[in-house]
Amino acid sequence: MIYVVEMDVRLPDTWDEDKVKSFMERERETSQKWQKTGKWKYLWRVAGRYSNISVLDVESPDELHEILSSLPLFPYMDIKVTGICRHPNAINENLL
Ligand SMILES: O=C(O)CC1=CCC(=O)O1
Repeated sequence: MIYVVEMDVRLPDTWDEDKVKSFMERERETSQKWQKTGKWKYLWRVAGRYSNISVLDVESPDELHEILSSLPLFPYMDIKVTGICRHPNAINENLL
């Protein structure tokens, strides 16, 4: 199952520089771990916003939730999930 996931990051104003840095490092480690499994296919920054658009190919909604909720920033993101499937008129089958 393929999901497009948009994550809008909302860091608390009260966090100091060290705390932000620590979260960002752990976020990178965790998301790169999942990207290396091949399940997290794309990770793109949304231009001009502290947001990303990701594409994940997972077995189930439970697995998607496992991945997203493992991110250190999970409690600090608004996350929108959209399940997608092939369009019958698409001519390119090789994007993923
Ligand atoms: O978009 C961000 O910076 C938050 C994030 C999610 C996965 C990741 O590596 O960073």
